[in-house]
Amino acid sequence: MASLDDRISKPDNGQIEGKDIGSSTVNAKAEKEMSDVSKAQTDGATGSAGGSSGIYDPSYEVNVKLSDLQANPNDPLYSIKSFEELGLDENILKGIYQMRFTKPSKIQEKALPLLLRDPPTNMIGQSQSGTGKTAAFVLNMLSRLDYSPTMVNTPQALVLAPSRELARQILGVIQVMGSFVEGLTAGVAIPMEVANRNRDGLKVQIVVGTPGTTMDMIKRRQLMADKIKVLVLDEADNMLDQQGLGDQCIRVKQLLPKTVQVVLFSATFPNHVVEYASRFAPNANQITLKHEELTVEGIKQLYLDCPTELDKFDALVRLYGLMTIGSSIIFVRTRHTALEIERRMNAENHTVACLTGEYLGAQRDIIIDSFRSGHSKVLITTNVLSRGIDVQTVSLVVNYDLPDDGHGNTDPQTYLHRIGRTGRFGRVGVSISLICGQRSYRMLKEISDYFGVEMKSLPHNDWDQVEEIIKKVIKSSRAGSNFQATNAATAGPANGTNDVSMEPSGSSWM
Ligand SMILES: Nc1ncnc2c1ncn2[C@@H]1O[C@H](COP(=O)(O)OP(=O)(O)OP(=O)(O)O)[C@@H](O)[C@H]1O
Repeated sequence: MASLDDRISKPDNGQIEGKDIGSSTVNAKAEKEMSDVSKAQTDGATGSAGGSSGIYDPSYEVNVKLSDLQANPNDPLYSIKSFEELGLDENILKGIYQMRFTKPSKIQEKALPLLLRDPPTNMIGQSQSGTGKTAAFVLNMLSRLDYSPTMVNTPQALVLAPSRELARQILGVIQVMGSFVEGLTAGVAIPMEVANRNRDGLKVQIVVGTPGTTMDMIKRRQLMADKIKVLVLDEADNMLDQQGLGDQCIRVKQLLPKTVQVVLFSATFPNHVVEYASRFAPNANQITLKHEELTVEGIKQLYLDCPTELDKFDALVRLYGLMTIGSSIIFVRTRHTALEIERRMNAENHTVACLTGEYLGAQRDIIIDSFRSGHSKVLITTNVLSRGIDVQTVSLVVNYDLPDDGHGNTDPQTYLHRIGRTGRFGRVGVSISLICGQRSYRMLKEISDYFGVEMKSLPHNDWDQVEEIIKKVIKSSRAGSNFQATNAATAGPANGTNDVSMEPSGSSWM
């Protein structure tokens, strides 16, 4: 059988936007999304079992209480203040309670007072994956809008995100957090959104969009930008770094009032983007982290050394049972590999879903919604979903291919975002990178060195042990010591390549 890499086609950077432009206000579909997000948020917020989808298996309950994590000064979820002390409006606080947030995370506690201060100041904010950056920028927007009746149809805040899935997710958070704010309107500017085709345009107070569609809508005057006072770039390093998206973000910003408050958030701001970000958001307050501080402690990073490419696929087949205990995401480099794995997993009678940039809007929505609801539990995807997607039941992330930057260089940032789809807000999760040959081994070592993180090797020839190790990790508490994976420093790779440095990670923050 030919290896999957023989079939590699065009890399999928996930930023493909359809040509189809439209506009909408909050519609029935968005309202459904809102209730889905609300449910997902509230079901998961306490790490408790429950929910109608059946995926909230009690055995996956978070063993360490969120309150314990939030009381630990070294944890990114730690805060001294309460939400009530952050000066938020009463109706906004009700939205926070609805989401069952009890205490802010560190980024929320630090960023919000700076964001809310008048006159508005720009912000560049960095915090580990899954630590609540969305709420930080959403609460700022909700606090800054003019809700007077004459402004109900006037766009006043704009969020740009790199994928339609993330834009829809952010809209859901806005709708839940703002559900007690009278007169709030919000909508999405994403490709192929049927309701976006209204002649009237998008007449809502908060718009969440992908950069290309948003830019086109502003230019066509389907989206009036003259009263926008807050611009947020979520996953800002990715948005500003990529040639296409970067240009589009700059052009959108040029179409907004000069006084707009620019807010940039991401878990990663690699050096080469920092200066650019500072120009995009001049004189910004900055909350930044060192790259050694970026990994999330609750995510156990494992790797499996596969002697051949074929063994990588066999590993997936063997991991399938573990993947379906919670839900899982398999990341691959190209669309073609994604489709090929889907075909071969189906041939093995394994149910998997596949989402890549080649699918059109409505199809993509169905696939991600099915994954969110727990209807499908294993999702094969490309970097299109590497960032921002928050599905709290994801307990396992598989890097079928390690991420590169498209020019053959290792891409540690994308690795971090990918594994960050698990271990959200204090939960535990496992990432498994499948490596094969010197090159992928070198890539893994670069990633390990970059983050100063411990990665542990799984035995490639004893699947019972692999299963035991992964189950233990998923079920263990973060503070627990029952993590038994073989340390690669002693095990070594199956194909005789050099070992990966396995220094334990530091957990200091800010
Ligand atoms: N203060 C809080 N208390 C409890 N849960 C929270 C709190 N803030 C956020 N959350 C939850 O934490 C999860 C992760 O939040 P969010 O998606 O905003 O993370 P993020 O920092 O943007 O991550 P990423 O870098 O991956 O985009 C969400 O499910 C959110 O509902």
